[in-house]
Amino acid sequence: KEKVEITKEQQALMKIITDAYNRHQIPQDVAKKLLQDQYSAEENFLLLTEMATSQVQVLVEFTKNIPGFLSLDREDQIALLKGSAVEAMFLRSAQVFSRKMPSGHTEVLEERIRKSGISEEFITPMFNFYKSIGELHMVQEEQALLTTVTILTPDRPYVKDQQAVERLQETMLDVLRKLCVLQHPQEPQYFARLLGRLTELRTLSHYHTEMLVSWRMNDHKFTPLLCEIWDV
Ligand SMILES: O=C(NC1CCCCC1)[C@H]([C@@H]1CCCCO1)n1c(-c2ccc(Cl)cc2)nc2cc(F)c(Cl)cc21
Repeated sequence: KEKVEITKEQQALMKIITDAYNRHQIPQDVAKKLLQDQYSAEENFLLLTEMATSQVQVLVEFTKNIPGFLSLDREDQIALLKGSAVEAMFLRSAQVFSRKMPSGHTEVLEERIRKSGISEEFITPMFNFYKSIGELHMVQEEQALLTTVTILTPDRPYVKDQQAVERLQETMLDVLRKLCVLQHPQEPQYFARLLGRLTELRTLSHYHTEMLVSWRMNDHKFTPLLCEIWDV
């Protein structure tokens, strides 16, 4: 049985990424807001667009801390951000939803989101994804690395130097693989399960435009940044 060992460099890389990931979280806690009050579909939509807008800004700051990201071609940096923003938003939403909460809170949160204005047809796939992320009980380093791996997806539209992105992604995947083996020794398949969630994430993200335009209200308003990032 080969001894898995995280090198000093990989340890340093993981610390940089995890610290940046924890530093760059959206300011106010959307879960707390949703647990406090019930909102109308319009208020929920506004809350989502505000949260998503600030999360994109936070994502840009986070990527600046990914070693090697700023050395990529600048247009490729934009292509990677644009290509991963929706997935990063759903991944973050799943992580927020899966956080340990006082008993009963998760049920209230789920109910509020079910009734927030999202069309029925998207509720099940969305919560299936959130629950499958929750079942993984990821440590924060795994969450940070998984988001980083998602951002560094070489086959996003308009990426010119895919090899450069692939090299960076492989560096992160190697650390994540070792971390999974060390964190979940009883589950040799854990790393594979984790990557399988990225496939589920990509599928869910295909629905996001429909999810937004079918929000149960008229006149959906988006911020200029979201118009840039979302196909709306
Ligand atoms: O604001 C949200 N998520 C932010 C986005 C930036 C990162 C932090 C989390 C939304 C909420 C949904 C209800 C109405 C208010 O917005 N949201 C979504 C969601 C996201 C996209 C679509 Cl199209 C539909 C729903 N899933 C969530 C899971 C959760 F646990 C919580 Cl607390 C909120 C969640």
